[in-house]
Amino acid sequence: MSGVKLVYFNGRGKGELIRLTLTYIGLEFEEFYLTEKSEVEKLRADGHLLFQQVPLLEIDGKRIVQSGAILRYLARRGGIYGDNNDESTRIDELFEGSRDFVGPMFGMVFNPEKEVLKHANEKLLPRYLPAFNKVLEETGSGYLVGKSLTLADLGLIEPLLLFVEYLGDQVLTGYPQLQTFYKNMTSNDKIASFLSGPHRKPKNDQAYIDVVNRVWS
Ligand SMILES: N[C@@H](CCC(=O)N[C@@H](CS)C(=O)NCC(=O)O)C(=O)O
Repeated sequence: MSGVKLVYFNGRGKGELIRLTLTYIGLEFEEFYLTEKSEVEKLRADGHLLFQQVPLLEIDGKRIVQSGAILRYLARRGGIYGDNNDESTRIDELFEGSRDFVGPMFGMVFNPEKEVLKHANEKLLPRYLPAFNKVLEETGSGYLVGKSLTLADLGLIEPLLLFVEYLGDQVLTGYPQLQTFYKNMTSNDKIASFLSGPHRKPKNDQAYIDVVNRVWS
């Protein structure tokens, strides 16, 4: 065991892309699932949660909070954060776009599915699918930045997986670059192993919702 530990819930939320990135860069990790309020209170009392929030990644004797900071740390460590400042900045732009694309879905975890999908269909999909498709068309490499996979690509596959899961792969109809991207990313060995492995969490299941309610109430 590498000693890498992710503290979060047994659900997707802000933990899922960290899990995918850890797997992609080849770092074995264990997970600590919060289930009780007392566990969060203890982490807070011990001063481990700078802003009183999770996810928290423990790695090489460090404790890192803020999902964006964790992901950039892992991306730099795994060599998937661009070769220079311009590339890293472009990765940031696209990565942040991917967070805006998927973020509202996390926030709506307690809403009825019908409402969530209405928001996705009216607001999220029309804005982000054409934009990401265009970027892929421009690079022509199959990746969002440069000629190899970066954090931006991992960021984008998360909402695509979610929306295909909710709405079927016809959600990508009319976006040929995204269709190819989806196919290539999901057949990538490391991503496929994550998707079929123990760290992949189910779509907003009731157990997760119950725990979040209990811990944050
Ligand atoms: N900006 C933070 C937000 C983290 C966040 O909102 N975490 C939630 C769980 S998903 C939390 O800890 N909420 C408790 C609180 O804010 O008091 C990040 O991206 O890590």
